Amino acid sequence: MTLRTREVGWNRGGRLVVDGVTLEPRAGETVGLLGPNGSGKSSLIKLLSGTARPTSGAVTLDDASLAALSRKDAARAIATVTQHADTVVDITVRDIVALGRIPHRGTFGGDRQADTRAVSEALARTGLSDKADELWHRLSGGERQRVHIARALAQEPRELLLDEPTNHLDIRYQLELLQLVADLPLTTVVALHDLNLAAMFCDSVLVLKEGRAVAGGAPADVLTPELIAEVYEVNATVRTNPGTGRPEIGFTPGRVPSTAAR
Ligand SMILES: Nc1ncnc2c1ncn2[C@@H]1O[C@H](COP(=O)(O)OP(=O)(O)OP(=O)(O)O)[C@@H](O)[C@H]1O
Repeated sequence: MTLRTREVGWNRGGRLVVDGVTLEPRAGETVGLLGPNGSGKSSLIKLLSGTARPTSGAVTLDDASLAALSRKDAARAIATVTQHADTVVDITVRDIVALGRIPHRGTFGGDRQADTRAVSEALARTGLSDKADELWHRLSGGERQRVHIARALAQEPRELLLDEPTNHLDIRYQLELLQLVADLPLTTVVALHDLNLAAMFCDSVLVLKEGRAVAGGAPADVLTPELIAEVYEVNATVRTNPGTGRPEIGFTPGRVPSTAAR
């Protein structure tokens, strides 16, 4: 059992930006959320994280409505890294990562040793142990992105929601970060623009178009040239990468109108 949506919809500013989406990840799997700009990926992540309430359908955690959980209980189970996460200046990396421990604090503080251990582990997993005492505003964009991931890991959640976590990362860190995410024993939903990264690291993908789920399943089954043409209106070729056994997508210039527009 895990975090799920059933026929979930969100009317945002008078428009249905998420329209009847069902997402049922298996425990521990990494699900890629794909789709063009404005297709509803971030909106669906907001619904899954509980920061927004659906106007129809349900978001559930272990079959109970997410809306019925306290903020603290939800925060113990679900960690989110959003696209525009930013933080005040003059604070160290370690202090930011320690913010992930807040949901674990009780009225009389919490387990200090567990906090220290969780923060150290999160820093090590994201390759930031050497940067722990540096100031946030001195970090590069990519390092900041990793600090946000470390904060989410320090939270020790069961469910991890990531909105474009590879933004600002160079190719080495893109690969390392998604490998790290794929190896975590957490159920992860990750919004991605890069179809090759999704194909390489996700157990399954859900493709959104105009708020609706148009395809879902294993990357090799879903990421076909036809689907990519239909959803992104581009020419793609797909082959199997001999090294990974995963689909590898190439593109040729020129736009393909979707069948809906033809
Ligand atoms: N604050 C808002 N109020 C009303 N509508 C919004 C708001 N933010 C986004 N939208 C609309 O919701 C729709 C879905 O946006 P969303 O950000 O979820 O898509 P996305 O797939 O994450 O896009 P991108 O890939 O560009 O990040 C878009 O049409 C967008 O214009």
